[in-house]
Amino acid sequence: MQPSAEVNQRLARISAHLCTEFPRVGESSLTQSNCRAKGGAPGFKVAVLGAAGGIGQSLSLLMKINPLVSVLHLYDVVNTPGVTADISHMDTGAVVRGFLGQAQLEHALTGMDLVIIPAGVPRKPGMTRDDLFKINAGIVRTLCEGIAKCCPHAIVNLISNPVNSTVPIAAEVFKKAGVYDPKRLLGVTTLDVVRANTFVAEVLGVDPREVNVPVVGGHAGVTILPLLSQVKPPSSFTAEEISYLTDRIQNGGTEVVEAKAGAGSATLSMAYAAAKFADACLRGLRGDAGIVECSFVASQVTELPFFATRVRLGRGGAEEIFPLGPLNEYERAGLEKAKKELAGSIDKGVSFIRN
Ligand SMILES: NC(=O)c1ccc[n+]([C@@H]2O[C@H](COP(=O)([O-])OP(=O)(O)OC[C@H]3O[C@@H](n4cnc5c(N)ncnc54)[C@H](O)[C@@H]3O)[C@@H](O)[C@H]2O)c1
Ligand SMILES: O=C(O)C[C@H](O)C(=O)O
Repeated sequence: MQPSAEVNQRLARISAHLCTEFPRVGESSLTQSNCRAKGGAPGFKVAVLGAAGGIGQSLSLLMKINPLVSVLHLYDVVNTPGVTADISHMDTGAVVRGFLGQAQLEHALTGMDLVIIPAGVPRKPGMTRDDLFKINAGIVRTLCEGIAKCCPHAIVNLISNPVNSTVPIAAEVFKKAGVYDPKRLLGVTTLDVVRANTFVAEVLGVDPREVNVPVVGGHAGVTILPLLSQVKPPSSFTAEEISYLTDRIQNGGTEVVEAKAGAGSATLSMAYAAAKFADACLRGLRGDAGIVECSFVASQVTELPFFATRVRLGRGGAEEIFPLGPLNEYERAGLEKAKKELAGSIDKGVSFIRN
């Protein structure tokens, strides 16, 4: 039975109120609402791709309360109507719009300043992040093709694992489309820093907010390289503490995967970390000075084409990439191991698009 014109009008009014872009009853094709960013403070337009997932929902909530965000687009292949309706009731400045399914990807991306990607499958116990490559590589490719077409100048924060391969995949997609700007593609490794700060603070018996640990390399196992010799404030550790901390930081993700026992990987701490990193990117876009975070980016710090180090975020993205600084013997050995594994993961990502 076809719905009455009255029913469709009512749904259109609700849809405009929620600023969502879902099909009306009886409509097979999807229409774009012309909803205005009413009352929204001036700010940046941010899209979350994978917004209905474990990370996506909490991250969307955190972006909704970020005063730098004026428009928030929530995209997923499932469940965005509910998540969007829910988040849109929060009385903060950002106007929220939802987008459901591949047919609405382009609407979700058009005009965005920052695109955050937590789309893809998470690990279960016994899996490595590389085991996710088969599924997540294709998801990241499709989403990045959309970005290349609809918002080629956006800053991209890539969370989907394996980050050591998905960032090279994204770079190749953007190169193929002729829109690659290495400064604008950032792999999110903030959770490694967040964990390192927490675990180091526990050992030192201080507030984690006072600690800053640079974590370089990549985002998987031995490629996660905490530089404990460069902790701020300057601190010294015993050999046992260094070994314990390095192991715990490198295996923090697995610790959560095992504790969740099949129900996924880190979502809440990751949403916090992603929101922290996104906020830093937005402050950089605004032109704030001295915004420095670790990120997995195109880099000449080592012989590898991508590497995570401290970067300075500015209007153009990762505007300056800082060198590793002085490493001790333990860290130099860790760096060699990290580079060996990283090289294979980067090649795998590049070959996925080139071959
Ligand atoms: N970089 C990091 O530090 C870090 C930390 C934690 C998790 N992760 C990774 O983030 C990813 C997501 O984790 P999660 O726990 O949120 O998983 P999840 O399964 O809870 O959510 C993933 C979401 O992605 C959506 N999705 C799947 N295919 C999509 C597509 N083609 N387009 C848009 N959305 C799509 C799903 O519908 C789902 O809602 C995983 O790959 C995980 O390994 C990375
Ligand atoms: O460990 C995982 O699979 C998810 C994420 O990369 C993490 O570090 O928590």
